[in-house]
Amino acid sequence: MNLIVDIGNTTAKMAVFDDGRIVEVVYDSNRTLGRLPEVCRVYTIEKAIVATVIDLSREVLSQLEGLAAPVLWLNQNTPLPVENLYETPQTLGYDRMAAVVGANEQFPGRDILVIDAGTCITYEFVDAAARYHGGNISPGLQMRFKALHQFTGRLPLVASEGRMMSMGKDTDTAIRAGVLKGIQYEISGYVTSMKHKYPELLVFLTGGDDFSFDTNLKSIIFADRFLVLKGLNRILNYNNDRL
Ligand SMILES: Nc1ncnc2c1ncn2[C@@H]1O[C@H](COP(=O)(O)OP(=O)(O)O)[C@@H](O)[C@H]1O
Ligand SMILES: CC(C)(COP(=O)(O)O)[C@@H](O)C(=O)NCCC(=O)O
Ligand SMILES: [K+]
Repeated sequence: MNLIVDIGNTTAKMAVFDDGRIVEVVYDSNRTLGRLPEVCRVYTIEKAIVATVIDLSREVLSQLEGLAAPVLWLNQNTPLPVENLYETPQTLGYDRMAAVVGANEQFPGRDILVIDAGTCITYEFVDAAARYHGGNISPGLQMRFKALHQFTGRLPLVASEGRMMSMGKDTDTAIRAGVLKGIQYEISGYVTSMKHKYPELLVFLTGGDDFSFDTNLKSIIFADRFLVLKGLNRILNYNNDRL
């Protein structure tokens, strides 16, 4: 079985794949990866891939170095099944590339916009010839609530759950609507403008935060919470003979 480790700015995700099929997904702290030994006890891990967008703590490093199976550390030198046209591969967050690789695997030969709503919201474009052109980085849901609180004198830290309306009627609903509608309009804007340019465009939405969309958008958006994990599994298998 394959062990996939995706370490983001908010959470770490671990997945066990058996021949392309997800057997289990575990959410863990990106500072300790404390559940890794339990995963390795339950499953026979033959090889692993690690993708991280943060500098790993000593604890996480020792957890990963303790793995008995060979580990592929995803970086700018790792061969990929998608052409990388990003001009700074050395600074690219490889969670972004993994999401693209996952989307391209499911829909090869298609132009795809991949949206990953996590700590940040990232927008990636991969074309029908499996070329990753790059994309944009935008503040994520919690980051927007925290920023409004942290960089103003009086705004409270508002939770995403709670009374919601399209135009706020009090401070809480004003902030909640500003953040949630802002993200919804941002995503709709990207989809509409990209669809105009690429009429056959497909859209994937992944990441820990999910949003509701109006119906016509919903019909062209594929939601796949495990897109990055699937992409990392594909990259691991793609590099099988290099391990
Ligand atoms: N168990 C969880 N712990 C932390 N955040 C969570 C959890 N479940 C959902 N979320 C939401 O998802 C976001 C983290 O999503 P994720 O895509 O895992 O982030 P990243 O990959 O940036 O670490 C957080 O901003 C939070 O709103
Ligand atoms: C943009 C990101 C912070 C997203 O990470 P996440 O929200 O998944 O924690 C990450 O992909 C990253 O650190 N990128 C480096 C800069 C770049 O991709 O150009
Ligand atoms: K992510």
